[in-house]
Amino acid sequence: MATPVIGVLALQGDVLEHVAALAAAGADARPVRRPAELDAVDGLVIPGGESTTISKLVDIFELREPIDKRIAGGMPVYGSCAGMIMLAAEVLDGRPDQRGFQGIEMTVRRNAFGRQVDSFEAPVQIAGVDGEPFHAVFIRAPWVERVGAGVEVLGRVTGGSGSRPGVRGAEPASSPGPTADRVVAVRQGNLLATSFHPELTGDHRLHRYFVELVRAA
Ligand SMILES: NC(=O)CC[C@H](N)C(=O)O
Repeated sequence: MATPVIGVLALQGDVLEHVAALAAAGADARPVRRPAELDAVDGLVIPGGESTTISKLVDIFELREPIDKRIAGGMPVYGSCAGMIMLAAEVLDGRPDQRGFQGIEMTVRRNAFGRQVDSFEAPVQIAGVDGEPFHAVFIRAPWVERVGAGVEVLGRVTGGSGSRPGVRGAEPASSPGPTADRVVAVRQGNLLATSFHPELTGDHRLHRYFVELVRAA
């Protein structure tokens, strides 16, 4: 495959930022909103935004079955933030009617780090990506509370006294506490997900990682 064609699910959220980052990372990048457009791509990015809204629009735009099928067929997908939620097998603190593609055997907690005002930035080292840690931006981000056997943890954000990951007021009883490390990047086969938004910082290493994943698939 010379230049992989990668779509960005263009229903809501940070669509154009991902298109630009994918183009900078060497892909033929384009928004995808119709089933026929999905047929033409080798890989898909599900952007950050609002997973409950994306879930509704996926049905309105008749993309649920086509995306489920492509995922079952091995199409690489990268989900960022709301996109991570859309890829999770199980969602805690979601809306009862929200439904994702359930491709990654993991449980994510929606809005786990707190509200919009609790947004924060922190360094995150990603396994398989060389160089310095990412300057990771978290906006009403989920974290990963459980991963299945087939899931590779690629990155964690470290809490610690005084750092933003510890600001959450109400820790879930099941979680290890406010200063624990949180899983924020995972991969299962051709599915990749991060709690943070690499498309916002001009660091294209994660998009390059995904472009290579699509090339290899
Ligand atoms: N920046 C984001 O993508 C936030 C995700 C949002 N909290 C959701 O539930 O989908």
